[in-house]
Amino acid sequence: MRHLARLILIVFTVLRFGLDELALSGFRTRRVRLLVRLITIGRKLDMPRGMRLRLAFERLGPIFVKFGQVLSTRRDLLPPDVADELARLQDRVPPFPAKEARMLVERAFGKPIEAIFASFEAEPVASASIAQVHFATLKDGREVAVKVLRPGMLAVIDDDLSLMRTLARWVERFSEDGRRLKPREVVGEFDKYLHDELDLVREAANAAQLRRNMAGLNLVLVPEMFWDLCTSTVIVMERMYGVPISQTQRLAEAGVDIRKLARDGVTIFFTQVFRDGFFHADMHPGNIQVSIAPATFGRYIALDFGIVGTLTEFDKEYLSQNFLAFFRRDYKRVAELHVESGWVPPTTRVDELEGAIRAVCEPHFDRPLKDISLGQVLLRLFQASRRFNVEIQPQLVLLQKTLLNVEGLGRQLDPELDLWNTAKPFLERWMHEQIGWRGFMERLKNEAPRYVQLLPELPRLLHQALQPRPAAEQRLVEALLIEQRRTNRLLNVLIYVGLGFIVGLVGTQLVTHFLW
Ligand SMILES: Nc1ncnc2c1ncn2[C@@H]1O[C@H](COP(=O)(O)OP(=O)(O)OP(=O)(O)O)[C@@H](O)[C@H]1O
Repeated sequence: MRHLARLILIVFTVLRFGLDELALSGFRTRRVRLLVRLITIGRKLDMPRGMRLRLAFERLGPIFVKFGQVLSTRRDLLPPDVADELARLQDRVPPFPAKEARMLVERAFGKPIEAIFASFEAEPVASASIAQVHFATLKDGREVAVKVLRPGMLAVIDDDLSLMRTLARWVERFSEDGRRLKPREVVGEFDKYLHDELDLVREAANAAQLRRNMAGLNLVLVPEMFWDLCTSTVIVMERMYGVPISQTQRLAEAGVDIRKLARDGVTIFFTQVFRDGFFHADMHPGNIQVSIAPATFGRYIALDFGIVGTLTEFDKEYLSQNFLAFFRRDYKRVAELHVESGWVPPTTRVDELEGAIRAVCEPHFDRPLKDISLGQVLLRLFQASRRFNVEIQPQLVLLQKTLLNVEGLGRQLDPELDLWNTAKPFLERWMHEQIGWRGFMERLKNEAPRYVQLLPELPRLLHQALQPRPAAEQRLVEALLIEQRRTNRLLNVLIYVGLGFIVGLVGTQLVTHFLW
């Protein structure tokens, strides 16, 4: 019944906000179309479609709000006006009571809160749909931030997800337009994303990895996780002190070099992408602060590690080669790369793909190189590739979205930021390291432990190779030999019979010739 009531509410909201027109305009079933007309008599749809979708998601609650936020990143699927509107979704929700937060912490650690913390602030710093954050002090005096998962989330999420799957199936079955949006694939991705976010240990582990990766760069601070106090529902980390990046005025007054800050942001991002293949993918301004403490003055502070992207060597190579070819306006190379990497079917005509890529990329060169948005270029490449049956990899979509965020942030800090010149050395260095002597040595170094392991085993492996074959294999070989001998015998008989026949024939001919 609960399920049914929620489903009715969802369908009602979809119709009230006119979303049936957005995704279901291609309804094939006349009866359904008629029913929708009847139910929606008298509704006014004077707001733009994107705004209607955003309001509907807000009405349906936090899980749908999150869904809208994730959907807004799929600019390769959505029209720009809808994606822009969805990106405005805020998932600030009223906090759950401090008493409940304390209880959840006590349940997670199995002891009273006083046994863990010297103090625990009742008022949360922030409260979002998945979790809320409280400041606290440990017994040894260290200041910490405690992130607590909102109670009962798993049940709500699983219910809403199963309804979303049902809706997605309906959309796919009844609407041609809707099918193009790949609703089931999108809900599937969202399901994975939400379940990842619900496990706070994953977030803590992401933070620890990023902290290690960024340690030598001296440009960004990542809070240390207190592993003894990290569970899947509560994590405790070092409390950071910084000024939100959006408060540029305050930062400038404190003496921070804003233009350097903009360049550093790009450097950090490209290091994460092209050196580590592991990047913070939730770079909205709320998650970024800047330190003004003397020891770490001007460094970024990264928060919230629920979403990270990972790239394989293959992805990195694809990206850097494509970017470099793009900036040389070598569209043929871009097209060839797509075919070589197996991204488009091997039967694709390179010249056709080249033409499509040229059409989407060339307009970007209308402006100075420094103003070109790499995020936009990547998006256009995805859009061009889609027409050639390319399935865009989710990690690349995540990267493209983060790239847009980083560029947006950089330009906000410094409208003159030359993104290409900041990014180019990274791509070139990466290519050089991959292709050159250093790349070879690096790969050899990576493989060396495996060789070291294999070498002592070599005599045994050789001996094994020279040993008589195991019984089963031996039997198979014998059976094959018997079969071969049988075939040989048969062949022999056939040859003899054939020869006999020929000899007989020739003999008969000779006898006939001489006797007659
Ligand atoms: N280690 C920390 N030190 C200081 N403040 C923190 C720390 N972690 C989180 N905060 C504060 O709590 C806020 C929310 O944290 P976080 O983004 O991790 O939570 P969230 O529930 O994932 O929120 P959202 O989904 O909106 O990003 C941050 O914007 C910051 O103000």
